[in-house]
Amino acid sequence: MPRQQFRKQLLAARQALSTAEREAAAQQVSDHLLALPELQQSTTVGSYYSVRAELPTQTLNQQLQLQHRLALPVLHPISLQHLLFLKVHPQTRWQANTYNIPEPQLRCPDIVPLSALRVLLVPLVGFDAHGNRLGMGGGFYDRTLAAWHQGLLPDLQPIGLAFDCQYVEALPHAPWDVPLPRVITPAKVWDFRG
Ligand SMILES: Nc1nc2c(c(=O)[nH]1)N(C=O)[C@@H](CNc1ccc(C(=O)N[C@@H](CCC(=O)O)C(=O)O)cc1)CN2
Ligand SMILES: Nc1ncnc2c1ncn2[C@@H]1O[C@H](COP(=O)(O)OP(=O)(O)OP(=O)(O)O)[C@@H](O)[C@H]1O
Repeated sequence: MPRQQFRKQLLAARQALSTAEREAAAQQVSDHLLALPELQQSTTVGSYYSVRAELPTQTLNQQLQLQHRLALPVLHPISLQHLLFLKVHPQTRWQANTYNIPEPQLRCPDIVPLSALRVLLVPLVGFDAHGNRLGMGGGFYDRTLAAWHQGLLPDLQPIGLAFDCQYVEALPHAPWDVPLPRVITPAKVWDFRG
């Protein structure tokens, strides 16, 4: 089955969840995440601002902002299809990007380099038994994770967040796809590291 077909099917699966199911899933995923050793001391976490039928991150992000340091993605204004991560603080001003996703207003002092992030929470549409990831199709996270994949960001821990219905046994993958080392769903913490 081609990527686009998987994307359509997996997007439909999560859209079929009720608000209550979504909220319960978010709570379970958040509990798994906050119990990881990486989160036991104050650290810098890159997350995403959930929209539409994505695994909700609002409550989790509030907690991360209070107990850790929270950074969220901003579409790079010059380097197309790349992301910047910006620190979120009480004075953060918000604006909607071209996909209608809220993002912190771009202020240079708020930029957090990827090398300063310990954990990066990655949104996804689907994942498979090898950690292969299907996203929204912009290639944003493949580009973001390329340097990590090459071993240039040894301190960064990417972690996908998903509903259980986003799992499929095998996804088609392209040369630029960066498989995730871990994915957290309500049912379990998937660890794909050898
Ligand atoms: N919450 C969240 N933030 C994120 C992502 C994400 O998946 N979720 N991204 C992950 O990469 C980046 C944004 N990438 C995105 C790429 C496509 C679409 C999207 O809705 N595409 C529509 C077509 C829109 C259009 O082309 O104008 C679609 O596929 O139907 C959304 C976000 C950065 N921020
Ligand atoms: N590291 C890269 N270098 C160059 N091009 C890339 C890279 N990663 C992805 N691309 C391009 O981005 C496009 C979208 O990739 P893909 O369909 O894998 O996105 P995705 O992982 O589903 O989306 P996202 O990461 O934004 O959630 C591809 O057509 C590919 O050409």
